[in-house]
Amino acid sequence: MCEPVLQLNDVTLRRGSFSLEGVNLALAEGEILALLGRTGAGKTLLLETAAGFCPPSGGQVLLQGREVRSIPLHRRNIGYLYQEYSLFPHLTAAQNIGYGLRMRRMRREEIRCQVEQLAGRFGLERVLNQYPGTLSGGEQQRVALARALALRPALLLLDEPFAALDPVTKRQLYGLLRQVRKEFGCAVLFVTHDFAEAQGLADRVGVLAGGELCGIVPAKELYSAAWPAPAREFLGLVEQQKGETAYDANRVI
Ligand SMILES: Nc1ncnc2c1ncn2[C@@H]1O[C@H](COP(=O)(O)OP(=O)(O)OP(=O)(O)O)[C@@H](O)[C@H]1O
Repeated sequence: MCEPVLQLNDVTLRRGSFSLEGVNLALAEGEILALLGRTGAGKTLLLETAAGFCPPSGGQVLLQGREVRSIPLHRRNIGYLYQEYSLFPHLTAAQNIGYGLRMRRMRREEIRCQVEQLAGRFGLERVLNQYPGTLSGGEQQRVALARALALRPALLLLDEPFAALDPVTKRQLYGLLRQVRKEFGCAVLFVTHDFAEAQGLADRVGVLAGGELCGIVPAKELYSAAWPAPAREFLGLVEQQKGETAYDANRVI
């Protein structure tokens, strides 16, 4: 079996009074894993730990078999996407997409060629000379994705990346992301509190609740898996009769 792109072994995160204990997961090349959790469940902390931005309080984070924090930042080969896209406002869409390539001192002609290729893949040809402030939310997010993928990362980390988009644009981006992760051969870990997004985009889904990762299941089993109580509560799965559960769509969580 291939080595996982990302592996978390018994990772513990403690910050102030917050703690997330014993997180174990392995992410294979080309796989999309969603982690669901309510606000404050530790989703962003976990992503930042996976990226090696902050040290875990315990356990091990391995990127392609190596302790992530032992790899210099510019060699980590990770794309990180924030909820607010975080494009450089003073650079055009083309310059944003090519930013990492310029940092790698790639030749200007080669950068132009790669940016055009990516723009074609993400349907951005028309807006390449526009600045982020003039782009729609969906366009900004596609530019951010193209920029993150330009360096051909082994791992893409997404922090609630589609939260601000309308449902149609979201579905288009799910499809696009599912296609490109195979083409680019990268693994994707994303966090969200949107159940539909987790099911619409991911191959597998995990739930962070009660200070732990309650399990990881195939996305289609999100509502049928045998979750422990904190995950059932978060998912709005209410007990009907012994051994039987139902999804309560009206429940406020
Ligand atoms: N440096 C820190 N010091 C103390 N507490 C922290 C620190 N960083 C994060 N926390 C706490 O850790 C908890 C988890 O934060 P995190 O940002 O990971 O949540 P989240 O699941 O991403 O939430 P949201 O969905 O609202 O973005 C929060 O209660 C937060 O206040």
